[in-house]
Amino acid sequence: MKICIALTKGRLEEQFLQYLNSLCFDVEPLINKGRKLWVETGNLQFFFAKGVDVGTYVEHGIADLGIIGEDILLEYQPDVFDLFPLPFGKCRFALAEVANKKETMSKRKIATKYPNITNEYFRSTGESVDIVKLEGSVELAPVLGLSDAIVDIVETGTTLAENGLIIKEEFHPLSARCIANRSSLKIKKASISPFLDALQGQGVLN
Ligand SMILES: Nc1ncnc2c1ncn2[C@@H]1O[C@H](COP(=O)(O)OP(=O)(O)OP(=O)(O)O)[C@@H](O)[C@H]1O
Ligand SMILES: O=P(O)(O)OC[C@H]1O[C@H](OP(=O)(O)OP(=O)(O)O)[C@H](O)[C@@H]1O
Repeated sequence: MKICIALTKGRLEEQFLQYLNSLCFDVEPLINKGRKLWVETGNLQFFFAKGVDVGTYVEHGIADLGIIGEDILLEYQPDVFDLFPLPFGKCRFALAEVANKKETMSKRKIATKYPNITNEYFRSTGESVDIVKLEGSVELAPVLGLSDAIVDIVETGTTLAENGLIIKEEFHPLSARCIANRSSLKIKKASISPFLDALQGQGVLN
């Protein structure tokens, strides 16, 4: 039986292919796909989508499995099985602001791509804030005066440092995750299990 796997395009796609390669899986057809968004190799069908859409495709059963950032899972909470972490895409959430920022008594504005996570974080601290949703380059917001601080993912800290921002708080370590459609896991168990075992380093791919 064929297995359909949704991959997050971009950074996670590269890291996932490196990981598959390290498991001796032939990644050539995936690397040489050109602009194609869909590749079939053996009994595996892969397609490439934005992270949030990977969750949607897996939830709706179009893909049996998905490779997705934990940040996206936490923010959008698709109705899928969250199976296990993968050893890449490692980062964490951070609250950051401009270095030497003066304390203010007024309600802070926080810019982020992750309004739900930010909301939850500030609910836990008890501080009431206004959240400004951005789609990327979030580090610009406090520098340009759109917000007082940001909540974003941080890996090396280079982007923050090079834009004059400092970390005030770090929370929730993150990595890429393997997710599955709830019914695929039951109906296609025999086909899916060897692939999942291999991804966890407990078997051989192909
Ligand atoms: N600096 C980083 N270090 C580690 N993992 C990261 C980093 N940035 C992003 N990620 C992970 O990779 C996933 C995809 O990020 P990527 O930057 O490729 O796409 P994106 O943020 O959706 O941007 P785009 O709009 O360009 O597709 C994120 O959801 C996150 O899980
Ligand atoms: O700590 P670092 O190693 O510098 O990595 C963190 C940066 O990586 C991500 O950005 P991305 O490249 O995905 O661009 P984006 O801001 O458009 O999401 C994230 O949003 C940070 O900006």
